[in-house]
Amino acid sequence: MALLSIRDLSVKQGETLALDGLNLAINEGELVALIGHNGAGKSTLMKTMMGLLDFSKGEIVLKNYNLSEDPLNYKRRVVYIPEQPFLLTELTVYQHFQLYIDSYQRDEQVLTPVIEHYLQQFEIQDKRDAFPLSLSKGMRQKVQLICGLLIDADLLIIDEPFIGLDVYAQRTLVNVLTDKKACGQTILLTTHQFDQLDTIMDRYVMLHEGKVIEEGSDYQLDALKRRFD
Ligand SMILES: Nc1ncnc2c1ncn2[C@@H]1O[C@H](COP(=O)(O)OP(=O)(O)OP(=O)(O)O)[C@@H](O)[C@H]1O
Repeated sequence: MALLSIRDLSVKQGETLALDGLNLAINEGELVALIGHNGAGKSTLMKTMMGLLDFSKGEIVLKNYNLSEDPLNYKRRVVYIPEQPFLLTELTVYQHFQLYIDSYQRDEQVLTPVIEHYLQQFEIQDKRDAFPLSLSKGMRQKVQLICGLLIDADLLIIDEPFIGLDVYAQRTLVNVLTDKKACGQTILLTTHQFDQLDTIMDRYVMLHEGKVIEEGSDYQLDALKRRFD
């Protein structure tokens, strides 16, 4: 049985039918890249999976938890890292980590060394007491990433993880995702940067006008890259 099943999902964004009867299944431990041209429906799908957008038709089920029927149990098993960092001006970097840990009911003591590890890895160890307004765009992106990476949820969803990161941070993130995958983490991400995915992706799913139009393995990635060039 798939870890996540999405069946016949339709979502409107304003007057646009952004998702149109979409079906998708993701197995435990898979890293799936959601791809497609601008406006294909990738972000809409991710936001809907997090319960941030209503859907008019279909269902989303993670394990046995149906998003519509049991949103609390569903949502505490999913972590979403948005493309645009969403940080609170009144909280320091470290307080964001504490807020995340608290909201997912994890143990801060257990995660303290993990926070330190990520602060070092992403080279923002001197920013722990800084407020978001004093951070660069890339630094804010790193803070948002660390918040999500701290939580070992059943499903990690990342919207455009590489945008805004320098090459070192991009490489660090690929290493972190590789480690997480080796530990059995299931990951769904969107990207336009296929080169980053060569070593970590199991499968791509291509959206077009709110539908899945193609799926393939990492072996087919080269042909795909040529089509997108
Ligand atoms: N807030 C909104 N109001 C109205 N229409 C929207 C809104 N957000 C998205 N849409 C429309 O929904 C469709 C899907 O957009 P979505 O942002 O999901 O695409 P995407 O695949 O994530 O694109 P990109 O690669 O540019 O991020 C598009 O036709 C878009 O114009």
